[in-house]
Amino acid sequence: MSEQPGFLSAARYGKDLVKVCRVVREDEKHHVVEYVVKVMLEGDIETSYTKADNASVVATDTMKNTVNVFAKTSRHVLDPTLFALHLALHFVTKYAHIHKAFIDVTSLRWSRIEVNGQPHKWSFVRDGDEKQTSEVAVDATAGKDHLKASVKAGLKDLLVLKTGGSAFEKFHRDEFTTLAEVKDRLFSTMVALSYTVDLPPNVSLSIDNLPEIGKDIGFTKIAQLVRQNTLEVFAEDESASVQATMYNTAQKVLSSCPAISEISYSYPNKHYIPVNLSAFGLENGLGYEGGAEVFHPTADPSGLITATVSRHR
Ligand SMILES: O=c1[nH]c(=O)c2[nH]c(=O)[nH]c2[nH]1
Repeated sequence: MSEQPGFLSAARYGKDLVKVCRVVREDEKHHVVEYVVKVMLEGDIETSYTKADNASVVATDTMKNTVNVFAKTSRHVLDPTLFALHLALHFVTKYAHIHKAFIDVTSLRWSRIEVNGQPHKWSFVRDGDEKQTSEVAVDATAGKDHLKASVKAGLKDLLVLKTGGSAFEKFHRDEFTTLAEVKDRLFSTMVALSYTVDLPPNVSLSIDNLPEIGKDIGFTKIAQLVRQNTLEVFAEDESASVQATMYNTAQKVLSSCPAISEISYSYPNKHYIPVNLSAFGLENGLGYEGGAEVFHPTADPSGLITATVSRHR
């Protein structure tokens, strides 16, 4: 064969969009999770690309089956981050030639329906598009006894709006600027955030130690706290800009969650434009003071503000 012009410089493969729902029945009280799982593997798999040799290929169908089997057998199935960690540890320990596993779990929202003020034992409602996200990477390149993991959790598609406590003033102006300063505007965004969780340094990473790791970290508790902090700062902050509110939010999370070493936010600025009603003799707060009551919600373009805030070492 003639010399090829290129070489394989990266290779990773897996199964995406593995959808699975698990019910755990605790007598009459049921728990349910619905996940969308992505499995990606790296390792000694070059020849499957370069020599058409499938011997090293753990079929993506096998990965899908593994997710389903683990949904049944894993004691961590109700915690999406621990479940992801369990799967990642499985793939790198089960297969000698697989050195890295990347598991993403997106968790769909099923909240208990309240009946007479009480959460129902087995009935749930999809109360919003919000999803929890977990992204776990396990690296076994230093050996199967020296596993390293990176664990990120977060949420996305959480839609929020505030109708007071948001200004945007004193921004840079030049010949391209038309935007007026405003003391009072609507602020709406679709929250996406992702934070890095430091695993306990004194517990070695293994499937057997997952219960201890889970107990030590409390992923569910952290997820609730991050969500609550994010909503509270959004509500309470006297916002000078999306940027400033985002930064304040991240600082609040870092101070309330010691296990988080870094947090990233993405806030699209979903603009609501005050409608000019002057043709109808109606005033609608178009000036600096704001106070508009009728807005046009614009789909596009939207601002997009992102930031990562990392804990001082
Ligand atoms: O909070 C904001 N940040 C910006 O960077 C920006 N740019 C803009 O046009 N409006 C806003 N609002």
